[in-house]
Amino acid sequence: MTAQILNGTAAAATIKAELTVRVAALAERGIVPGLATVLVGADPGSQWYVAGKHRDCAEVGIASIKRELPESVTQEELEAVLAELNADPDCTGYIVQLPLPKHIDTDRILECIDPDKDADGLHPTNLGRLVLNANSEISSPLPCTPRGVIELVERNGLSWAGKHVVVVGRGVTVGRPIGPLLTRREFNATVTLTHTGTTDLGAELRRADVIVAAAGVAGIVRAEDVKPGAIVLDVGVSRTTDPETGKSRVVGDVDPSVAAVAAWVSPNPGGVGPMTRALLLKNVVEMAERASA
Ligand SMILES: Nc1nc2c(c(=O)[nH]1)N[C@@H](CN(C=O)c1ccc(C(=O)N[C@@H](CCC(=O)O)C(=O)O)cc1)CN2
Repeated sequence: MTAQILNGTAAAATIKAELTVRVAALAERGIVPGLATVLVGADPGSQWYVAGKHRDCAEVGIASIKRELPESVTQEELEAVLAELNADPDCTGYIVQLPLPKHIDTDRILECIDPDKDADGLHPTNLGRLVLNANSEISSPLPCTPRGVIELVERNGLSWAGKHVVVVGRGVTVGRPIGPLLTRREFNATVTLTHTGTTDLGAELRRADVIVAAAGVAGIVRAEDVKPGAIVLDVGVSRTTDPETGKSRVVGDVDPSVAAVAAWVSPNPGGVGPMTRALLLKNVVEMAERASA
């Protein structure tokens, strides 16, 4: 058996086409959504992700604003930039690219974002709304990667209802928020959150109908720990240098041998990454629609 592919590049293209129509409808009412990005430092990965966000905005008709700050920026200087964006009417939503340099207090930065402009859904108010809102439809921005994981599965005709989902990784962008989201009544999954400190990770994984691997540990999900027929989503990103070419490449959390056991796998690259980008755009469009309702 070889697993079927959860193709994030294709699903993201469909979402962008849908959003282009919604952005055009807003434009007819004189509303242009505007996404700002705040990039600190010169990490090549972060630069690449941010450049992709601006390309995506242009593709669907969202305006975009770039704020780039040196690695040496102080907490106060960075907070002042966020205050400017909070007050800027052309910026309807923004993100602060993570990770931030070690001398910056990331939690405090996330708290400085106006919750109504929080395109990543990572402000404590929006994470709180995610926890509180167990019954109703989406009414506040949600973290992009968990949303991307959910849509990738659903757009392939699969359902979350009744599934036992084992999440690996406890980071703020994926592992921590995905449980409260998937246990909403509309998805009805049962979720176990594991991490690198879990005593017997293999035993937890073998009970999973769906694995969401977001630990950032290359190959942490091995074929022998996957139930035959499971759905496996690879969110983890580690970089390795190819010894032959000397080029850097992305390695996921899921060992390639898992494809022989699972029913569905998301590739990495080409799976959840493009969905993260597409769902950021969806958050921006939804925020503009809500603000103008
Ligand atoms: N403020 C945020 N920071 C970070 C987030 C986030 O959601 N908000 N997530 C990641 C980075 N990220 C978006 O910001 C992101 C990561 C990966 C991809 C992607 O499309 N990856 C490609 C492969 C790219 C490669 O080869 O390097 C893929 O999976 O096909 C998009 C966005 C951390 N920071």
